[in-house]
Amino acid sequence: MNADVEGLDALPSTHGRRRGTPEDRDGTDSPVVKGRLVVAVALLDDDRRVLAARRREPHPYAGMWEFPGGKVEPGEHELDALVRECREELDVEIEVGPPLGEVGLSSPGWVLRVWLGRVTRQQPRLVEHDELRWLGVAELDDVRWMPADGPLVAELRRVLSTPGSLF
Ligand SMILES: Nc1nc2c([nH]c(=O)n2[C@H]2C[C@H](O)[C@@H](COP(=O)(O)OP(=O)(O)OP(=O)(O)O)O2)c(=O)[nH]1
Repeated sequence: MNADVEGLDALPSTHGRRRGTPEDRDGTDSPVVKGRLVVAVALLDDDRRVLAARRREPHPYAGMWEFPGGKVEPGEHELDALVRECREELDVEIEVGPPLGEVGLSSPGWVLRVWLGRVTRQQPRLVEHDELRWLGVAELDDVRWMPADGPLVAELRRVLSTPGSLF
């Protein structure tokens, strides 16, 4: 994790119907050429709680909470990057569900794209973060999210508050 992308300047969230499972990719999952995409996942458990992870670095972000994820590498598919980041950061395997939305980051051209997902193997463990919490919908405001994440958390609140299946 490093500081060369800053959160802020949120764009409207875009919760949609596209499924992000590797078996169900569409044309938007193209390899990233310029490496300006950050992907992350709102991992949900069976009690409709979401996994929040507290950053331990770098200084401006240390102590803030985020959705697990990271930068897509040049030439890498975004969902491959998401799976890779979850392995690296949490030591878990995940299933990716529908998109939650995306926001612009303050570094020009950088975008943070977030999906719903769930853990399919292992319990998340601390590797790169210093704390993990499963938050229910009533607890979403209990942590200090990264500044850019506001619209994504708001959309997540809406999604979790709407009865019915999330995937
Ligand atoms: N994963 C994640 N990143 C976020 C969120 N909100 C937000 O502003 N960001 C920003 C912070 C960073 O500028 C950027 C992610 O970069 P990072 O440094 O964590 O990426 P990385 O894991 O690939 O780290 P590195 O290999 O570059 O060291 O996106 C979020 O909810 N999750």
